[in-house]
Amino acid sequence: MGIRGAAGVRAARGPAPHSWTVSTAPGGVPLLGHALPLWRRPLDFLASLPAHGDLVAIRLGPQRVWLACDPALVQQILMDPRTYDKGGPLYDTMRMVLGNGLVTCTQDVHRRQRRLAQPCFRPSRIADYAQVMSAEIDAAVGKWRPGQTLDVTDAMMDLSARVTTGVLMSTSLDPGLAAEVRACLSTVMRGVLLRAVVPLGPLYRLPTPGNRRFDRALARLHHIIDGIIAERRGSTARHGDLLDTLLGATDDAPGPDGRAVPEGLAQDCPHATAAPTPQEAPHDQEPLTDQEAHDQLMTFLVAGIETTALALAWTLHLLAAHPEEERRLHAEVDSVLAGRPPAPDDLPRLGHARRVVTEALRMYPPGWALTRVTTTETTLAGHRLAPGSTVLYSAYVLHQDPVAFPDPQRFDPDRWLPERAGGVPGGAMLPFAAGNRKCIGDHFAMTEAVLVLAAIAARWRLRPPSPRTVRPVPAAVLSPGPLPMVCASRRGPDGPAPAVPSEAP
Ligand code: HEM
Repeated sequence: MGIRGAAGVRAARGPAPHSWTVSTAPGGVPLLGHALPLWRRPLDFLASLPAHGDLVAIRLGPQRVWLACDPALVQQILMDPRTYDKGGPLYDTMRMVLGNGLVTCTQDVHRRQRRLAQPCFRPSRIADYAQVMSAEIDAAVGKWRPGQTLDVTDAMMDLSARVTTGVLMSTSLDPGLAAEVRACLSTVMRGVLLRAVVPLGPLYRLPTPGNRRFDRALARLHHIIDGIIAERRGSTARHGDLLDTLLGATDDAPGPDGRAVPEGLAQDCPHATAAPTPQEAPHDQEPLTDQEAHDQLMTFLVAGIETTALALAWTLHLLAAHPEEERRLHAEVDSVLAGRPPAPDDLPRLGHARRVVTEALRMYPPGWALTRVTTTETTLAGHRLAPGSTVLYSAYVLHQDPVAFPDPQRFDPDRWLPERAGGVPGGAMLPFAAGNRKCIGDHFAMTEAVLVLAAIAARWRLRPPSPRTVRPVPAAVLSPGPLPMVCASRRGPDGPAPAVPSEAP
């Protein structure tokens, strides 16, 4: 049974906590358990599981991983980060390779890290970054030529890398160094995934060409970041970028307990104002060390570039497949921009563009499956979990629930019109997660994505050269794989001129 059936099962059971069902996924085989379907077709396999219960055990060899299928259980996990902490092979590998930054750190040091990083993501700072974003986007999209075939996935990776490095480190990266950072990051990100999925331990220390390439790229990245931090520490010049804010981060917004409450935490998470643990308290007023700044910068590069790029690649794929939605986007963009590149001030009037990106994030959330590990004995869906149990949730699976999202396979940006979005149950839409580990870069990402989409829509119509089926490739992030598309200009002879400027809706 597919997801459609799953919702039927859930609706029939009703929401009362005593009616939770806990089961084991069907089809396991001796020794391997469910490893084969999970490896070969993870999305279909996970999407089939809500039909079997609210909490479903998946066997991977001798181990069990628990998939939380019901949004209320996922909320319980995300809102209790002390019981359900970061852990498991992906986080452990990332921590080993990239350092102990915000994405990978465990709960004992998270609060301090988040407090120190949060000023970098204040709305006022994002508004400043949007200026840098607009300039980078205009330069990149302006270089495309009519008739040119682009791999849209690659083009979005390149653009997102330019925007993110520009906002993070501005003038410290000349174009050559920025290109080197992008190339190193791509090698490192592929290597991290390989090491998490195929944990061969010491074999990764052998001097094979692949291992040497990975080691060189990682060492170079660390060296470049160290150099930039050292240069900033030794200078009094201000660049107005994220690194300036990070190095000068201070706690200046006291919360109800007299301690600063990071933006985005208080509304989401009951633990946001919890008393500090003894490990957290003594360090709270100290600024970031160079090592911490280094780890944070690496984290923002790794967490920010690929996720936003793939969200945009999916958006462009969906628009090419839905010309009516594309026409509506063009109408909005022509009306708001009248042929000029988008600027940060245009954002409030690009509501449809934002809904298009949001709907792409629903259908293809880059962070499609995330894990937590229990730190203590606990109960989930009435089932006892021992300390060290791995729980998994999939935004991809949640976002396909037909109860929360009628006709879930349909690309329907109007779901996010205010009058309809209010009907989406809490916890059903989680592209940026929730609770105190919610994405710190959500506004950053949405600002970037809407500016990129508007800049492209103002000038270009993108179409695949021939019809083909695009299937999601579930790696660390959910990718459409290569997306060749031909650029047709919307200005000049092969496309309509922008509409006469009019009042935006
Ligand atoms: C569309 C783009 C993005 C998506 C879909 C996305 C998604 C997510 C998700 C699902 C998480 C939770 C991860 C977990 O629980 O392990 C997360 C965390 C995080 N993201 Fe993003 N992200 C995006 C863009 C960005 C950007 C642009 C940045 C920074 C420049 C960023 C920085 C982070 C950081 C630092 C965390 C860890 C937060 C914490 O634990 O306190 N993300 N993101």
